[in-house]
Amino acid sequence: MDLKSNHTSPVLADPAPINKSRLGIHSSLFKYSPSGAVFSTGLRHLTIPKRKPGILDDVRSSSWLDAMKSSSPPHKKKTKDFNSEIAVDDAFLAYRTWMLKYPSALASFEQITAIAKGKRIALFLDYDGTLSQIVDNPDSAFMTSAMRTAVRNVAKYFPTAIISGRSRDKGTEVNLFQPASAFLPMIDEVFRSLVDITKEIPGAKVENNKFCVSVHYRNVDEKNWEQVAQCVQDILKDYPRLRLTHGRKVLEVRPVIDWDKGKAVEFLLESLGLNNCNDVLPIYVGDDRTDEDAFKVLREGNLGYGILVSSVPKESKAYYSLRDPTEVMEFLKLVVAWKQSSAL
Ligand SMILES: O=P(O)(O)OC[C@H]1O[C@H](O[C@H]2O[C@H](CO)[C@@H](O)[C@H](O)[C@H]2O)[C@H](O)[C@@H](O)[C@@H]1O
Repeated sequence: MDLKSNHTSPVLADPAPINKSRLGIHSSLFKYSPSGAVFSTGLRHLTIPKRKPGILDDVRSSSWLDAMKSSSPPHKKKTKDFNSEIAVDDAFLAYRTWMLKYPSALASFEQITAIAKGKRIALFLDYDGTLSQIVDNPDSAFMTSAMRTAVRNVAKYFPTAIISGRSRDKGTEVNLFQPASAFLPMIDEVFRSLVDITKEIPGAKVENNKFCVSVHYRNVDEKNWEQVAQCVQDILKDYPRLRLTHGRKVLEVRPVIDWDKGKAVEFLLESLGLNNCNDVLPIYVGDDRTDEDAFKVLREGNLGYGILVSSVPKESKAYYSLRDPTEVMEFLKLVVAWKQSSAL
């Protein structure tokens, strides 16, 4: 099912493109010759040394575990006793206080549209945790049909792109800027090695996102998180041209290249002829650490606004907040309604 849009709605990834069939997003073809992109050719032949995972000292003494523990809000628990009710009240207050710094994009909608008046909004949307709820199995992270309709509608009125770390189905006809294509064999090799060395860790799941390997520990008992981290660290030691990033209960191994979601936004704005225009207002909605690069580009370039999707207080380069994908959908609907009413 394709989204029909009057605008070009390219799907770009971070750096891997997303799974088209999962999203049902229109894929627009466009060409781009990067001038400043860092490419690497002539990869040496790399083999994974067969060795046992090392001792855990590296991981324990690093900040890996801290980052892993703070990588995603805990699941909501039903509260019954008095103490937990107090804790819930505290959490509520903390969130309300945090919202003074990151006001709700719904409550601030009039302010946003006042700024957008006379401008063209360009929408950039993250996928997991933004358009789809976070779920235990990454293969089951679908948009609801209501969200799909909301995204389709918004793409009718505004240039709209989904920027995701997910990979895209093979065989899809698409012409994308792929700054990490030289890393494909290496990533594939690392994927296979990580599958192999994590296979004994119950709940660990390794996902091949083509340009990045995601090692999920959402379903791993916390007592085994060190083991997951150690596996990833062992692999990284052998691949100096790969680096680690943290996401929501996921460790991601990706190429060391000058490419992130901020660069993706810049690239898309330029490709769509929307850069250097005073009458364009880019809005980026995302929930994860990788989205911070995009928030930063918009904030520091004074270009537009980031909206952080979070149900817990988090430091961010975004300007506004939305609590969860349901609020994201409300926001998308409001933007469409505003556009329709201003066209009357
Ligand atoms: O850039 P995104 O679209 O936000 O993709 C980032 C990663 O999202 C997926 O993992 C996250 O969502 C899963 C499904 O809800 C969840 O189980 C997992 O814990 C989250 O980290 C995806 O599976 C990864 O490959 C993406 O890199």
